[in-house]
Amino acid sequence: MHIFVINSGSSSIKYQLFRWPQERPVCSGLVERIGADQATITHKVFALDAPEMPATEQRLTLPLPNHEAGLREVVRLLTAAPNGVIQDPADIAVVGHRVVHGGEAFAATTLITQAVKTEIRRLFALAPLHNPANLLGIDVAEQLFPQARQVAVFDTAFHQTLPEYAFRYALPEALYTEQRIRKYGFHGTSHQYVAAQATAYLGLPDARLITVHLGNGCSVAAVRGGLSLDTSMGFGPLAGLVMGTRTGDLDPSVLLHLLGPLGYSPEQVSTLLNKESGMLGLTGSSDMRDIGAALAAGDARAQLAYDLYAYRIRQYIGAYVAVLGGLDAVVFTAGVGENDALVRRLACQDMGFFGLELDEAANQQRIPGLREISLPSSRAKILVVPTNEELEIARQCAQLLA
Ligand SMILES: Nc1ncnc2c1ncn2[C@@H]1O[C@H](COP(=O)(O)OP(=O)(O)O)[C@@H](O)[C@H]1O
Ligand SMILES: CC(=O)OP(=O)(O)O
Ligand SMILES: [Mg+2]
Repeated sequence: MHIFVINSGSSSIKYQLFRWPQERPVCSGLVERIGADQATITHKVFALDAPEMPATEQRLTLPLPNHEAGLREVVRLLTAAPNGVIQDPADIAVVGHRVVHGGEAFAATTLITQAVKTEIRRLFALAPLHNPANLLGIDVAEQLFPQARQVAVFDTAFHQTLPEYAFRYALPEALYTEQRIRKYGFHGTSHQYVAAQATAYLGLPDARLITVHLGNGCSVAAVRGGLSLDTSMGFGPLAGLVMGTRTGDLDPSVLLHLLGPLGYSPEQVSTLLNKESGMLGLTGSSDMRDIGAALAAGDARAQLAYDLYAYRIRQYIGAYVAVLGGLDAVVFTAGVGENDALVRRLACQDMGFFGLELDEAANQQRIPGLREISLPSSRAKILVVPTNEELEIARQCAQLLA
């Protein structure tokens, strides 16, 4: 059978089609810059006997006003000659959706029903960049694949193992018991996947890992024996690390000052913190490739932004060594974590105290797949592990339906 996985982001859609139970990627792709003048679709098709490297890659540039237009174009690519991979959308038995916020209602992968969609909608306010796009992806997929079973895999689910003293805030109890205000944590599918890869690589079932997911959104998790013990994002995906457009940790007094003396509305504060801050607010761009280029050209704002971004990562590594009571490896993953050697160098700087020693030559190499970038003398390893949220989502769909 075929499982199709959709990871709808705020302005992008990642997708992957798998042949199951072989776990074979049939095709994968990325729709970027949805809503901009010209969107792009990169569509890769894999050969049956060589799933490591795409056999063909197509790149399309076209206007895509919204997610629906994007997904319709993807379905056209799936079936269109000469590189079509399925005869008919009905060949897809299961569609797995990444859903960012599952609240406390969803601690596990869930078959999507009307009631599940209502709950995902109820959580819009807590993940305004994500849940609306995720629900849109579900609505469009229900239309395009009416015979398929639709399954939700929640970013929050992996972090449901946090102990209560880690997930509770020091607020009056009723705000937790009645309003469910607590830390949820996000990027769980990615943290779970790379932690499993690293644990297998190290051959340590009880490995103490700090997984550092650096994409547009960024988060750190403390993982021991495959269980999440703490993570840097909280009630919504705003807390913790500095991100592309989000602040990360911020003293709540700043919010009070914005809402009070400075006269911001709640909507303006939300836009400020979610969409106008982070690396974008510091430098004018949210894309690390642009900021890296500006830094190379001697831009002082880019230097400060890199320093601030890496400093926050170092603070969390220190904190999570304490949470784990030691450290076997730090794992870098996602767009920035897998590709930006300077971020990794700055994040691992002066960490000898924690037994972390970076091998700068290995750090600079661009090799696909899991790789070790620490020196042989390093007590804890530093790993780069490419994430594959789509494969993890497909596995969880298959487990649910088995
Ligand atoms: N070669 C690269 N060097 C530095 N940063 C990169 C590189 N490739 C991608 N990135 C960065 O990765 C980020 C996006 O990561 P990704 O994991 O795809 O995010 P998301 O899934 O949240 O959309 C962007 O900030 C982008 O600049
Ligand atoms: C939860 C989150 O921040 O996701 P993303 O990194 O895809 O924006
Ligand atoms: Mg991502």
